[in-house]
Amino acid sequence: MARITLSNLAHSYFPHPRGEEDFALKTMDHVWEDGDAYALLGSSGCGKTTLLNIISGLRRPSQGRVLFGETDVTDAPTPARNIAQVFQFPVVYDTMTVRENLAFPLRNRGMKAAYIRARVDQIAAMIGMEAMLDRKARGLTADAKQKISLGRGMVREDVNAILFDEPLTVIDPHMKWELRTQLKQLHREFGHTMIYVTHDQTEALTFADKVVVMYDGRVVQMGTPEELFERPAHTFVGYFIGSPGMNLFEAEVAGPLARIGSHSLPLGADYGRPAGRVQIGIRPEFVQPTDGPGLPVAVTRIEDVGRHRILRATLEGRELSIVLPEGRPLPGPEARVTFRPDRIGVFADDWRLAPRALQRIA
Ligand SMILES: Nc1ncnc2c1ncn2[C@@H]1O[C@H](COP(=O)(O)OP(=O)(O)OP(=O)(O)O)[C@@H](O)[C@H]1O
Repeated sequence: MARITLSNLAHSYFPHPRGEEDFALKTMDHVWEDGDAYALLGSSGCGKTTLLNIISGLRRPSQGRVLFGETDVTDAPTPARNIAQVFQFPVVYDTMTVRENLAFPLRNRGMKAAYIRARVDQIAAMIGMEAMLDRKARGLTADAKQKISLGRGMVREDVNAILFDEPLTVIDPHMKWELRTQLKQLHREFGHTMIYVTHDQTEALTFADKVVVMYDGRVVQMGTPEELFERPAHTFVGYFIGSPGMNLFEAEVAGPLARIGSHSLPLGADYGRPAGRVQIGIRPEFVQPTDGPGLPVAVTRIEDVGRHRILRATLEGRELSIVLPEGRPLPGPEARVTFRPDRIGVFADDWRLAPRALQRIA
């Protein structure tokens, strides 16, 4: 197992990139700690697969280095990196039985037959395929074949890291949750460094200790699910994480006050006079209807989602979501709301500002 360091790394698919916009990955420095489970999350085209392929050695970065522990592996081919990979679609040997497929990586490394048998039984139990071990892979459903791919990815105990690229895409929704739980269990047991690419926040938040959020070729935040929820470093994290995502409004900020259109509201701290495109962000959980003074909103829709209700409203013509806890009375169509001051984030050119010092938190 190994810590993975990306040093001054960037990648362009163009042979002669003319500027930043030609880079699928913008310059980055990141350390992925040994033994942690990471989810690499972001919308389509943000660079997740490019980054994963650079870590696995399928692609050479056009700039910078990749280190496994202290060893520079930038120019090492995939087989020399001692990693396991699971892709979006199954990669299995049709003419082999399920047992032979699962045993393949262990046989290749010359492990003893008794160890292989015991380890394959353990992995088969994990992916729920004990009853199928002697069947040929040919003729199995895509779902079953992908479970074999997952099992094969996890069968070796001595890998530097296990990389998953959207591995549950073809898996039945009921089984998804179970497999994710199993992966987490396996991580607890064996402590492999795992990197799991997904564009699904539920998958990312339930699987990972740390979520790495990518946007437009950059890692905009690496943090625990709680950190991403509580202190998004970038407006994309605020909007992408959470259901519904963070409410964002263009605002004028002066010291401890923000102004949205003709309305003024207190911030939890003094932000000075930030330059650039200034926005304030508040999660729907911290916007609440009030009978007292507050911001006037027009409620347009109410969605009952079980434990709470989501109110869709407009404030100064901009959309606003409100999460109304169970048991709280519904407001009328013309309501007033408050934003909890200590839960308001201030962003300049999309990056969160720290109070007073006005530093970027990256
Ligand atoms: N082989 C390639 N040649 C040229 N451009 C590429 C190549 N592969 C990816 N790109 C571009 O690089 C950018 C990042 O793509 P990448 O596949 O890494 O994103 P992603 O986040 O994994 O997206 P998805 O979730 O759709 O797979 C995109 O603009 C994409 O069009």
